[in-house]
Amino acid sequence: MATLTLKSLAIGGLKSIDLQVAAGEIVCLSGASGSGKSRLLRAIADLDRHSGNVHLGDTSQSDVPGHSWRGMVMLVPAESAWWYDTVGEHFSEHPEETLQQLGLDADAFNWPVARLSSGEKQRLALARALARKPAALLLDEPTANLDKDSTERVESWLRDRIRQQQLPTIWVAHHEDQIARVADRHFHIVDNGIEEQEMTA
Ligand SMILES: Nc1ncnc2c1ncn2[C@@H]1O[C@H](COP(=O)(O)OP(=O)(O)OP(=O)(O)O)[C@@H](O)[C@H]1O
Repeated sequence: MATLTLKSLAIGGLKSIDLQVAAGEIVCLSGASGSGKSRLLRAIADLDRHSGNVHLGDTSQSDVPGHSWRGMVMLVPAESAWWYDTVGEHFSEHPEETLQQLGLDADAFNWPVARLSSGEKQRLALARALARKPAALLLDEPTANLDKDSTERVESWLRDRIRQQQLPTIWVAHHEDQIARVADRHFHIVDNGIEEQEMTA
């Protein structure tokens, strides 16, 4: 259970971002297309060169090899990468209950990755990320490819896991209604920084 802290983080047009996300807290991040949301998540995940630092509790990003950091501070990008031919090869055990909770066919574990729809891929990428037991989550538009029912199902599944596992979470979202449903706090990218927004009830 640790806080995720961004200290003077700068990448691309974003200058000196300071932010603390508490254990189990969901911070939504919005901003115009191209304003730098995905790049900011990639910097936090130590995938792109940046200045400033990120801490998870007492652990500094700069003291940990990138792959180990990303095992703890897990990015689920808008488009996930798949390395093996079948879905099941990406999991260490069958996530039967998770598949059901996410509205996926129980047999999806045995499917070739090539047959997945974009919405199935997105839900399986979330299942895969949580199965790896991260300590913090970075979600880049995790419901972008989903219909309304699946969106609400995934929101509720994520919220439960984030609370239970006390994961500090940054969730990139475009829609105000989604932000109102899931966020504890909301920041919007303005000029070269982030500005906290009032939460609507
Ligand atoms: N590796 C890179 N080097 C330089 N510029 C980049 C790099 N990756 C992305 N950009 C640029 O940085 C800007 C921000 O990109 P980013 O993908 O973070 O936007 P975004 O806010 O996530 O947008 P969207 O809502 O459309 O997904 C864009 O102008 C993009 O072209």
